[in-house]
Amino acid sequence: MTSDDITAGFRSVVRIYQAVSGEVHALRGVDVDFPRGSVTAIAGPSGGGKSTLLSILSLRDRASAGTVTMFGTDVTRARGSVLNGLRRNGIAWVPQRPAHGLFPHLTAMENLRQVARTRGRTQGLAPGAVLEMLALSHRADARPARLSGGEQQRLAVAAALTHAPDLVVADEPTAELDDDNAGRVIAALGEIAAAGTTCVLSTHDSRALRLLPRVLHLRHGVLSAERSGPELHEESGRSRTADAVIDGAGRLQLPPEALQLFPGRRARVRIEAGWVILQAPETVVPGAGTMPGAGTIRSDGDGASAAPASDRDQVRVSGEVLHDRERSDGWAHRNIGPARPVSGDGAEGA
Ligand SMILES: Nc1ncnc2c1ncn2[C@@H]1O[C@H](COP(=O)(O)OP(=O)(O)OP(=O)(O)O)[C@@H](O)[C@H]1O
Repeated sequence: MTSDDITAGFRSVVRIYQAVSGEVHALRGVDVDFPRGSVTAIAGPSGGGKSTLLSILSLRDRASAGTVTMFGTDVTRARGSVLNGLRRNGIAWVPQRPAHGLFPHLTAMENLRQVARTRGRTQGLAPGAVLEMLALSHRADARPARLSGGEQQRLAVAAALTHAPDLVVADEPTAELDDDNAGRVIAALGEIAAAGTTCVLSTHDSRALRLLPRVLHLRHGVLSAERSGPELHEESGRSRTADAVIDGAGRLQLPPEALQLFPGRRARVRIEAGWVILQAPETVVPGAGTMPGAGTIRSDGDGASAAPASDRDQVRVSGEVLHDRERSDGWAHRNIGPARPVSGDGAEGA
């Protein structure tokens, strides 16, 4: 992938706020690329740093340290006038409270025309087409105050999509919407992304998370996991794949469901045949012999659980059998990682 293919890149990005109570480290070394024409959701708990990341990405805020590259140019210390120019022409921002991004004295259609004039572009979707796509044509002549909360939110998204900006950054754009309209917004983002616009949104919305192709999890200011494509749909099945993000310093933050397997917050790291295997240290339980420490999971082809396994433990990783062994104590260990269990007879588990 060349730098032309990357709309925005973060390298070791840190954001520290100075609060009355002291420093708040909202981003603690984020490394991420947003490829041109991709749609990315930023998920994670409240306070994890999503809005902070979006603010820096939309050039409304600056990193305290690290490097931000936008359209192939390092903008980390660029002058305000340069950032304003990039924002005005190429970056569309959808705020969490949609009314903040709309002109209250203009109708819905006039709002979009005003955005189109400011953006100075003619390619991509014209105002009428965007209103239709978001089921707002019948409200074209209404001012924002006359629109419902959901209509205002769709109008804010419509403004962002008008005439193909290079980058759309949206804070919770489906929060106020019913299922049909949330689906319309997601579909519209997909459509402009297919035409080359890069879209990044923060969301807690499970509907959006299910539908979007790439999801990054941000927790305590650190990107903890990344999921993409069909892996999203494995979540409801027995296995769940999460690509963890390794930051520039080599740190990896486990997704919450993996982290809970390590309550002692200690892991044994083994490197074997090109794979990194994490196990919690074994603990001795009186009367029960050796038991897996937290974080070791049995594999019996029937999903993962911390229960005794009677037969052999066989784990296939990307088509390779990594372990195939029996344990005399009836406990089997499975690697935490991108592993898929196979059943005892070697048939792959679903
Ligand atoms: N202007 C600020 N001054 C001081 N601290 C701030 C400021 N803005 C955000 N923070 C703190 O930075 C951390 C990250 O906040 P941020 O708003 O980015 O999280 P978030 O994931 O978007 O949360 P939410 O989902 O609730 O919107 C939080 O601890 C927050 O309290």
